[in-house]
Amino acid sequence: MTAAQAQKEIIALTEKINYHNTLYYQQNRTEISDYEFDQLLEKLIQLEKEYPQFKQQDSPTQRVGGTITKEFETVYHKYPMLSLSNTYSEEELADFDKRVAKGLEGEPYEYFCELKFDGVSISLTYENGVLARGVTRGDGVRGDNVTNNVKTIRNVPLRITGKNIPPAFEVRGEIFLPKNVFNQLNKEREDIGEERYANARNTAAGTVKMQDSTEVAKRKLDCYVYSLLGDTGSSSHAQSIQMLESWNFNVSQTYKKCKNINEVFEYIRHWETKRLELPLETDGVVIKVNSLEQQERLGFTAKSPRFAIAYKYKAQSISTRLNGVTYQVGRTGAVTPVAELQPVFLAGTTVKRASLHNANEIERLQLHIGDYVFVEKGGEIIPKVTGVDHEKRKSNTTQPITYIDKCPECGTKLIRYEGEAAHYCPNITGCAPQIKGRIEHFIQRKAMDIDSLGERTIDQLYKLDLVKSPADLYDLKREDILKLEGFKDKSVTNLLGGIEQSKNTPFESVLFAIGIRYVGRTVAEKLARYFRNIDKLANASYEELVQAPEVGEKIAQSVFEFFRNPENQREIQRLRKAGLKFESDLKEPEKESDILANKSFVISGVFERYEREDLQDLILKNGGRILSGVSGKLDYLLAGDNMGPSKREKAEKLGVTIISEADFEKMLKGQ
Ligand SMILES: NC(=O)c1ccc[n+]([C@@H]2O[C@H](COP(=O)([O-])OP(=O)(O)OC[C@H]3O[C@@H](n4cnc5c(N)ncnc54)[C@H](O)[C@@H]3O)[C@@H](O)[C@H]2O)c1
Ligand SMILES: [Zn+2]
Repeated sequence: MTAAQAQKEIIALTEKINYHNTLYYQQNRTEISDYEFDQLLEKLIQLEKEYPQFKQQDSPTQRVGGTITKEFETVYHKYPMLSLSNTYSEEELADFDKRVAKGLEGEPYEYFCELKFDGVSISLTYENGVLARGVTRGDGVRGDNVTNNVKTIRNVPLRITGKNIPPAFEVRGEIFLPKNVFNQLNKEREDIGEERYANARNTAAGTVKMQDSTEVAKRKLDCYVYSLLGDTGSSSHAQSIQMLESWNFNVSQTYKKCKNINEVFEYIRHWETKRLELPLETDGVVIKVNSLEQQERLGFTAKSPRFAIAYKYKAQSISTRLNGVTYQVGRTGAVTPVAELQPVFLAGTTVKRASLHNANEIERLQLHIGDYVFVEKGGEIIPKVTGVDHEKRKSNTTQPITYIDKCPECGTKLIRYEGEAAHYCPNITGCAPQIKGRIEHFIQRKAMDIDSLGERTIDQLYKLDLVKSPADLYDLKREDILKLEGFKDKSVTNLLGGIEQSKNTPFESVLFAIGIRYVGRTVAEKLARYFRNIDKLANASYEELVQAPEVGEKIAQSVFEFFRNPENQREIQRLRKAGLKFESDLKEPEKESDILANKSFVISGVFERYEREDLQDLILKNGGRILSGVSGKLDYLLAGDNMGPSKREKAEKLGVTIISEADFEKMLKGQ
């Protein structure tokens, strides 16, 4: 390589890596795998070493990849939050060990191994035993103050008690979404017709930076801590971990002190597949020199400590034959292609099927039936196809995949909505999985909660032509149910009782149950509270809908369309006749005054004396209106603690008056 070529390459790599960093840290998205990313970075590191004169000002090798945002207050870290140098090979790990030995000039040392938890790092500052601040890593020097969001994480102690607690100290840890929580979240999203989230790490990162902490609380984030900083009297990392445990911090019980690098290798091999059984995603092992005094002597580079390194596991991949593609139709009519594979053993289990997501993905991979494909088990439960083993393709035995154009269940021609990757079967009322899916959605715990009905019973009711829509459930007779396999007098009574009982379900649950696209449980509650009964909601114009608290354009459009569909209108009529609740039990806030008439509000942040919902009620009771976002039409932005600076900026720019909780109280009193 000539110098000129090297320069060109360095510039190109810098640009490329910075691009992927921005995607990863700002938008929580990825276009390439971590492995590919790390390879690019490694190449740049090597080139910069050889040609330091071409190193760019904004070189990603010199700094931590993240940034701060404008949505939160910026906080400077007391101790910088650095990255970790990483490797995928045991040889390089052995080199690391040699560097450590050399740096410590032959004196004995030990390692401490932990798993590398794949989430977002957080710095927790405790003052007098009380959690004072939770700050993201940001650019390593400064981060976002996300304390209110951190406080919703149950495993993060808000106050610690015990002996010898230092007056101030900092704890570092990783916030993550446990696998089961992540899967549940995706199930709920699929249920209401939202796209699945791609991976748990990105979702956790997005959640930590949400503006509304009540929403964060619902996401059930978790946190493991792995580092203690400050004047704690500890002399080794192991001792720090012990202290953290004694103060009831959540420490993963997967660590191990290792006497030498060979024990480290053993640890790495031990966890290679075992880690897949853990409740969260991990992507490697972090190896730290145990003695804090030795850590200090080894010191830091601009970007990472010299006393620690991350050994990353390559995602486990295997090649197997693609026997065919089948297609699944979901409740919302969305079609998902599934790869049917020659069964193969991979990382602890036999893999027979893998998700192919959608037609674009099949095209991107250029898949043929009969191909040998690489299957990978990443963090997700469902394995994925990552590519074709082109060397094994024989043109006479493989054939290109033609994506289906008709529904595999009912034969209706599939459609594609603009901007969406999935194909849909539009036959809402005549397509079996859609019908059964709607009933399953209807009876679930968070909806009508009819637990005497299950998937199998629904299937039978459907096949016997007894139930084709939720309203049919309320017409079921004893003699109908007796036709079902395994149903005797007692179980029939049970089932009928459960259906009868469901008539007491409150309006917000009914609203969720009827299955309006994008209306999840939380949105249903908001709508029920704001519109109070189904008629007001059904007759609301699009403009009125977007004005409802926290209803955006997508939801407003979907609700509007739902109620204009004659089929849906008929179904609601029938459910209403059956005696379901279509009116909120919550007392309508009694009109108190007109003091806020013609005034519009947006509520943002956290308040000292009121919950947000109380404030909403107060505004409505006194004749005011609530808008969903800051715009030129808005009169007042009611701002609590931790409102993002960007909202404030926008309001200021548009000339919206910003008021505090106290100002608002004065306003109510007419002062
Ligand atoms: N695919 C992409 O486009 C893309 C883009 C940017 C970054 N990335 C990935 O992110 C990595 C770079 O991210 P990084 O700089 O945050 O480094 P890193 O995530 O590889 O390592 C540092 C982080 O590890 C975490 N960690 C987890 N368990 C730990 C433990 N037990 N002890 C100490 N720390 C622990 C901490 O949060 C720490 O901040 C890259 O290696 C790459 O894999 C991927
Ligand atoms: Zn269909």
